[in-house]
Amino acid sequence: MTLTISVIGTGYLGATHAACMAELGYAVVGVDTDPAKIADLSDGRLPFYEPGLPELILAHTSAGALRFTTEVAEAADADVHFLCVGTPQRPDGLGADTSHVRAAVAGLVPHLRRDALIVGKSTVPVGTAHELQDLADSLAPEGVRVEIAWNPEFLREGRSVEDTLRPDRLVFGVASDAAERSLRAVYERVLGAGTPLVVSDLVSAELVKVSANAFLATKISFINAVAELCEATGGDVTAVSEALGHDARIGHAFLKAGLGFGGGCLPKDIRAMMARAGELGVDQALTFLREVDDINMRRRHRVVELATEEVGGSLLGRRVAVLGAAFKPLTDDVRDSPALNVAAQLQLRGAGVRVYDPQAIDNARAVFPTLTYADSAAEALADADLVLLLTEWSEFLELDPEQVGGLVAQRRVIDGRNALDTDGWRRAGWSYRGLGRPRMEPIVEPAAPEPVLAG
Ligand SMILES: NC(=O)C1=CN([C@@H]2O[C@H](COP(=O)(O)OP(=O)(O)OC[C@H]3O[C@@H](n4cnc5c(N)ncnc54)[C@H](O)[C@@H]3O)[C@@H](O)[C@H]2O)C=CC1
Ligand SMILES: O=C(O)[C@H]1O[C@H](OP(=O)(O)OP(=O)(O)OC[C@H]2O[C@@H](n3ccc(=O)[nH]c3=O)[C@H](O)[C@@H]2O)[C@H](O)[C@@H](O)[C@@H]1O
Repeated sequence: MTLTISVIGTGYLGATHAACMAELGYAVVGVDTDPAKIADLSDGRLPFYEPGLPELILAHTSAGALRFTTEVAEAADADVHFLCVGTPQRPDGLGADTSHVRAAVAGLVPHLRRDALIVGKSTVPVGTAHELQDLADSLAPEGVRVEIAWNPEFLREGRSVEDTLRPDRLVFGVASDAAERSLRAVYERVLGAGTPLVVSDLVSAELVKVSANAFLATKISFINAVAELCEATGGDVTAVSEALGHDARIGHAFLKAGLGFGGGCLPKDIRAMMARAGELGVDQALTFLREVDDINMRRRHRVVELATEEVGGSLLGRRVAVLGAAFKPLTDDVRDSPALNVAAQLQLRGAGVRVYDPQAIDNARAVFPTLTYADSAAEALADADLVLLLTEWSEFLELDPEQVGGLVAQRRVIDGRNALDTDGWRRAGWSYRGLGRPRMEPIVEPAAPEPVLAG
C-alpha cells in the first residue's frame, strides 16, 4: 500500500520535502495558508529559486502524485503529517516565534478521524515537541490518538533536493516504537542507501538541529575572528584557513572567511538557542554565541569601512557596484542577507549603489525598495568607482577582469567572499581587497626587454 503523506507549510523546506516525498513514491498533499504560493505550486510552478526542484514539482503534480491546497482538512487522511512551517525570530529579536507550529497542529488535529503521527521538521526551541504533544492531546477528537515525533531537517538552500534524498544523516526523535517504525517506513529508501540514522528522544532530536546550526555559525565566526587578527597584523586569512583545514580534525568546510553568515536560519537559530538557554536558567552555557553573532555582524561593518577607505574617506556621491543580493549563491533568499545589509549601509552613507543578482532582485526589491537594481552585471558595473563582490555566484567569479575594467571608472574591487582570482584581477590592473587579507596593488608585468640585435 502506498503511504500518503501530508506536508504542512510549503516554503523553502516544505516544498522541497513534499516534492522529495513524491519522488520517493508517496502520494503527497502540501498545505499552506498562503493562497498565492498554493496557486503557483498547484500549477507546477515553484514560487522561489531552487536548482532541480521545479522539475520535481512539475513531474509529480502532472502525474497526480503531488497536490497542494490551502485546506488543511484535505490532509486529514494522510498516514504521516510533516510540519514544515516557519519559526522566525520573534519581534523582540531573541527567541523563536513558535506560533505557526502551534497553529498548524491546532488547525490539523480537530480534522483527524484516525490515529496519526505528526512529525516536526521545523527548527524549534528545545521543549516544543512536548508542548505540541500536550496541545494535540487537548484537541484530538474522541478516540483518536495523535503522536508527535521530531525529524529535524539539515538541508541547505541551493542543494535542497540532493540533501533531502541523500542526507548526511537522519534523526528520528520519537516517544514510541510505533513512531520509529512509521518513520523507518517513510524513509525506507533513504535508509536503504546507507544513510546513518540516529534514533533519540524528542528533546535530543530538537537539540541536534539547533546545535548543528550553532556549530556551523561558530566555525564561520571563528575564522572571521582570525581574519580580524590578520587585518591587525598583515596576515592572510585564506592561507591560515587553508592550512587549518588540512587538519582532518578541523576540515575545510565552513572555514571560509569573508562577509559572514546570513539567511533565514543560522542567525535566527543561534539567537533562539541563546534565548531558550536563558529561559532554562543555563544562559551562561551559550554566552559565547553572543560573540559568534557579534563577530559576524562586525564583518558587515568592516566591508563598509573598507569601501569608505578605498574611495578616499567619503562615500558621498561615489558610484558603487554591488554584485550579489542573495545571502549566498544558488538561492533567491535574501533573509538577513549580508550583501543587502552592506548595500543599504553604503547607500545610507551617501553612495550611489547599484545592485545586481542573477536570481534575488525581486526579493531584494521587496525588502529594500529604495536601492537601485540593475538588470545585468554590466549595468551595475558601468562607471563604478568601486566594485564589491558580496555573493559569490559563479557568474561573478567568471567575469573577465579586463572586460570589466573597460566598464568601470576605477579598477578597485573589494572581494567580500575572498572568492575572486586575486592575481588575475590584479594583472588586469585592479587593486584588490579581500577580508582578512592585506591590500593588494595591481600587478604590473615588467616590460619585455628590448631584443639585443647582433652587430
Ligand atoms: N530554509 C531552509 O533551508 C531550512 C529551514 N528549516 C526550518 O524549517 C522551517 C521553515 O523554514 P522555511 O521553509 O525556510 O520557511 P518559509 O517561510 O519559506 O516557509 C514557511 C511556510 O509555512 C507557511 N505557514 C505558516 N503558517 C502555516 C500554517 N498554520 N499552516 C500551513 N502553512 C503555514 C507559510 O505561509 C510559508 O509558506 C523553519 O523552522 C526553518 O528554521 C530547516 C532546515 C532548512
Ligand atoms: O537550518 C537551516 O535552514 C539550514 O541552515 C544552513 O543552510 P543555509 O542557511 O542554506 O546556508 P549555508 O550553506 O549554511 O550558508 C549559511 C551562510 O554562511 C555563509 N558561509 C558559509 C560557509 C563558510 O565557510 N563561510 C560563510 O560565510 C554563507 O555565505 C551563508 O551566508 C545549514 O548549512 C543547513 O544544514 C541547515 O539545514
